[in-house]
Amino acid sequence: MNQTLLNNRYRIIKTLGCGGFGETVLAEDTQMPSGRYCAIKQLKSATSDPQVAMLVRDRFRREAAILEELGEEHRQIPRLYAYFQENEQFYLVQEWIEGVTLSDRVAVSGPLAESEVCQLLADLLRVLDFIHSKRIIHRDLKPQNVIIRHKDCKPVLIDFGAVKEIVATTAVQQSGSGATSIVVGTPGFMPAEQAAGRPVFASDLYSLGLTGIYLLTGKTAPELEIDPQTQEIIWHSEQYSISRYLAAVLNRAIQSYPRDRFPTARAMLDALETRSANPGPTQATIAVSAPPSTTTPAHKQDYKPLLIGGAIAVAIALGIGVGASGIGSKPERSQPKATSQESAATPEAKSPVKTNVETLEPKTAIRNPPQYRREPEPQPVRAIAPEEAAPAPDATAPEVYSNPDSDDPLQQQALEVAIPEASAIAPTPQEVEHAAPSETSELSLTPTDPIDGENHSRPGSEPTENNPRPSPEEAIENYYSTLNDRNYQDSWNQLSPEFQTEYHGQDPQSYNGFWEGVDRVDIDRVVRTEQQGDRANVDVELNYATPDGGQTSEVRNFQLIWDENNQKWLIDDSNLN
Ligand SMILES: Nc1ncnc2c1ncn2[C@@H]1O[C@H](COP(=O)(O)OP(=O)(O)OP(=O)(O)O)[C@@H](O)[C@H]1O
Repeated sequence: MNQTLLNNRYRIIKTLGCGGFGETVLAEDTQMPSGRYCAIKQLKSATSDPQVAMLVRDRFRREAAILEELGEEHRQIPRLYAYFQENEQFYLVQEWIEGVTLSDRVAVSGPLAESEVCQLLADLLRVLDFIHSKRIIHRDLKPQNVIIRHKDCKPVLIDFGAVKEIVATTAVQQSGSGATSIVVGTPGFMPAEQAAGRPVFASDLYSLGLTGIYLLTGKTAPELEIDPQTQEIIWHSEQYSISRYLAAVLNRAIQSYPRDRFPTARAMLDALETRSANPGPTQATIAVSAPPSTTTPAHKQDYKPLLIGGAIAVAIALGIGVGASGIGSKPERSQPKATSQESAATPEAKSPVKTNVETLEPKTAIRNPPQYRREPEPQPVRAIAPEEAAPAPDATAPEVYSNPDSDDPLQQQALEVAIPEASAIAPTPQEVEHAAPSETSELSLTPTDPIDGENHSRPGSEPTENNPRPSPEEAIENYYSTLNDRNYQDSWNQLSPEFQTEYHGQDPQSYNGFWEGVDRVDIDRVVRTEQQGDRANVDVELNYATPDGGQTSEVRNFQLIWDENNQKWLIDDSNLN
């Protein structure tokens, strides 16, 4: 940006920063009486194709509208004053936040006090709660993207990646890489699912958790120790005199699997606030403990197969940035308001993995869907839908659009990586081993056909003389069906004793209490990922409806254990084993 008057209106005062997508400048608005300052972000997009240019413009407008809505409604998000296009470049004119970024603050003053960090985390969780309620995932939360505003010392969240994605998507189309989603994010602050192009709301919680640890320790994830056994990040909170409670909250936020983190920003906030009200360790344990995870940690720089929709999505955690659309369906749909206790104590309430519309694997058709299954409502897509993109052939490798080499992790730019279709990436033998369990199937959810009432054959489920068992899928269906019928005693009896103890202290009342806060649960799909003898594993896509009209989805992984005495499957949490 070298003109002194941008769009014949904005006088450039100085450059604030240069990113992979362009420059950000501080400018004076010459058409406002106050000559107010604004931050103008340039998004470079050079294209000679008029059709592509039109597409980019449309998307840019749409995304600007979303940013406008966010900034209008929340004071800790910069207002969008205007957007324009000039000389084939796009510009966003935003409220200038006078203050200091969290990264600069730590660089100057060193790690922050725990009380201040708690306050900042709580403030940021409220911002995340707000943007998540709009079905938007930030995808690039990190210390450089939070400015502590001078006038009120409040943290302001900047740099929403959605608009950058427009430009990158277009670049991908033009390069013909065949990418299906664009990854936006920053190494060291981004979880693996985001690196796989499948960010969920809890991805922002992961980034916030690592931001919190950075504020307390001055260290980013790559600078922290890794447990050689579990590959989890160890940050020795006692070394920094961090209370066990806050450490537990942060540790849960940075769990590798989204389902092991807090289910929502609100739940994490509840946990933080519970601490202020009840500093006792017992309360702390209840509110924040997550089931031990046996999964590969997010920060581990390798490939990680995820079984989603029967397809292998290869998480590309190459130590480079990530993210995808993150903007999804109906804004009025809200998360269920689970309390931290509920969410921690009840695995069914964990991790509303509402995969954004753009990156969701197409759902495979379910044979004989259960009669109670609700038809999915049409979802207005607020993000840049990949199908809008001109199809490009031959995806072979991730394409890195920006990878500024920097020794300082905090100076690393957000990276944009095009994720090729999963099928185009040959899985390693290790991935195949993980992703191809001994028996993998996606099956009908109903034991009997709703039309003719017959029990149609299904792999592994036919009741024969030698195999009188119901299938694990049927057990899952039956479990949720009894829950929807409010037959809690029956559903309680379908849980393993370990499950009952771990999540409800063997107290059916706690279980009943939780489910009374849920209107109904619909199973969108059950995928059996493994079965060996008396044990089976299933991935279940669930959709919860709450009495206030809210809905949320998640993918749960259950282990089922055959109870020979009672001739039934018992549902267990796979994380307990
Ligand atoms: N609304 C704003 N008010 C004040 N400063 C801002 C604002 N937006 C961005 N900045 C500052 O401008 C600089 C550039 O930030 P910006 O997020 O736009 O780009 P970047 O992070 O360098 O690159 P990229 O967009 O590729 O991630 C940073 O120092 C940031 O703190």
